[in-house]
Amino acid sequence: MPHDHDISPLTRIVARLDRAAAGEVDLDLVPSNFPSLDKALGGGFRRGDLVVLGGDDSVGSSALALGIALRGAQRALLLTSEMQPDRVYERALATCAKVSLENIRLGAVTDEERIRLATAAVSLRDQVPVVETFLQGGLSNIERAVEATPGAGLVIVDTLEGILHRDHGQDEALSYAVLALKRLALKNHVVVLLTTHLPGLDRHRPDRRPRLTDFGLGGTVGAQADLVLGLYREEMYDFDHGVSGAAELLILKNRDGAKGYVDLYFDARFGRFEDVAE
Ligand SMILES: Nc1ncnc2c1ncn2[C@@H]1O[C@H](COP(=O)(O)OP(=O)(O)OP(=O)(O)O)[C@@H](O)[C@H]1O
Repeated sequence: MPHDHDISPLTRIVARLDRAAAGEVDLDLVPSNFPSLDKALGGGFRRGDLVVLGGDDSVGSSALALGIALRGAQRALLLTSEMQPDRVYERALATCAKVSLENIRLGAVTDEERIRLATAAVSLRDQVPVVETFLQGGLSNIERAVEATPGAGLVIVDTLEGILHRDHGQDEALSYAVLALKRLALKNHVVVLLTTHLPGLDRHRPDRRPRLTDFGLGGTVGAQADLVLGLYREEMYDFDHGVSGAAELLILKNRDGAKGYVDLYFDARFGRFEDVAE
């Protein structure tokens, strides 16, 4: 049987289909392991893709990105401008053990919670992402960190605004950062999941679900990203009618497939997203 590098690119695609039919893992895919999302994406994210995840402030973009990293079969690299690594690890434990972050910080956990935390710490040992903090202007830090972590299939960059503020007149530099991250995904054959705020979101419009135009930057995100996801939680705006915990992940752009949405549930006590279909 010939090795993949001995055959033409077209034959390689057919061979990949044969392997998928035989139940083998597709190494080009990086599943989110949120079943509804993976189903909508034809199996998961694809290596070489830039995925942009945006939502209103505090909607839970960082929490969802962390949730994807923690569910993943392979170790992820999480680059954050917002927190020290230990804060991310605390969140990871809170999310997985279903223990309140506040209680962990206060050291006020019950014996039962202590056991759950210890169990989560062991079960996450091989899954917890490599976490590094990057500073403003840190595009080169990001590139270095990715090159220094060759095993990571998923690289989370949290947030775009951590690379550069969205100050007036910065659009060109921010657009360049988005383009550079797309190149990074291609060059290193990884998925880059970039979180961002939505400068164009009008909180007074009747439907605050994110739209592609809310990402700003003159359409750069829509043009460069392979997949654009918008996170929406109605309860943030409509306390009386918003169903508690209900979250929608909108597929606003999908280079390889259909647009649509998946239903998620957000448990704010633990910063934990669940797939409603599970
Ligand atoms: N492990 C956790 N336990 C409790 N609350 C959490 C946890 N993780 C996140 N949260 C809370 O969930 C909300 C969403 O947090 P997250 O950091 O994901 O927001 P975000 O969308 O990335 O927003 P921003 O970038 O504006 O901070 C916040 O109110 C945060 O305090």
